[in-house]
Amino acid sequence: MRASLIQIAVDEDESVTSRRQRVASLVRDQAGADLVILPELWTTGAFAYEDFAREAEPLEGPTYEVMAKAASDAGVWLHAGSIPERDPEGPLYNTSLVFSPSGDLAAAYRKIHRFGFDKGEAVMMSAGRELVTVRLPGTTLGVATCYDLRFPELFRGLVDAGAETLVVPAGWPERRRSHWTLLAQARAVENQAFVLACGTAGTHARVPQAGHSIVVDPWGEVLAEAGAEEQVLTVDFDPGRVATTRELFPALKDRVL
Ligand SMILES: NC(=O)CCC(=O)C(=O)O
Repeated sequence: MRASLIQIAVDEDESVTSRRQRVASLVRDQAGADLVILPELWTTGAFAYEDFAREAEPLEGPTYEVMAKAASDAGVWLHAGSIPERDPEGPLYNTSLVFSPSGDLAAAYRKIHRFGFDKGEAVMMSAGRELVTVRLPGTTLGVATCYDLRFPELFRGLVDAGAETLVVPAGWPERRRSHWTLLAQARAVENQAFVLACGTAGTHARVPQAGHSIVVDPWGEVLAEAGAEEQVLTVDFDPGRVATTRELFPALKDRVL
């Protein structure tokens, strides 16, 4: 299976509309991959809290339309990262969209753990409640978003629901980059699953982004890692390694709680 993680630079000198078109073109360039992954809140930037309400869109809004078409043009499964979604009843959610190669919406995931403690996303967005998995030919994706990476119980829930490839779009800041890498490897090792974690580059709201998107195998080895700048990280991996790792080192079977 070939995955391309598009580590988008989210800077304030580019409008949301231009970035949407530019990213659609990058997705189309990935024709031939099986799965393409974008980061969290790449239209606004994950730390541009003041822009969330202004740029919020309905689920089937402009980003949905452009990304559905990009997925079908490229013929790829597309985890289109997340958007600030405005629910018809008013609240905002940090919502990830997954499209099939025909451009149909396969899943939407509303981020469960919101970042910011008593400010920012934690007060501006509502919390999702449901775990989401997506069946692809050859593997089952479990989806989580950025700060979710700090909550192992969410990932265990995804594994219990059949996930073998854990996909984590993020807007992770440079100042906590060591946590990003460590947590991605920890989630892979403890769940004996692939972790494909796609971050942003650039600087928005005065927060330099870590980049360093990373792909980790079920043994915790790093298969590929990006640098700090905008980059497409392409990796070939064998989803069958999840079953063999779980069979040869059956730690998941020893769970007590
Ligand atoms: N957008 C986020 O969820 C940021 C998370 C973060 O900065 C951290 O967990 O550290």
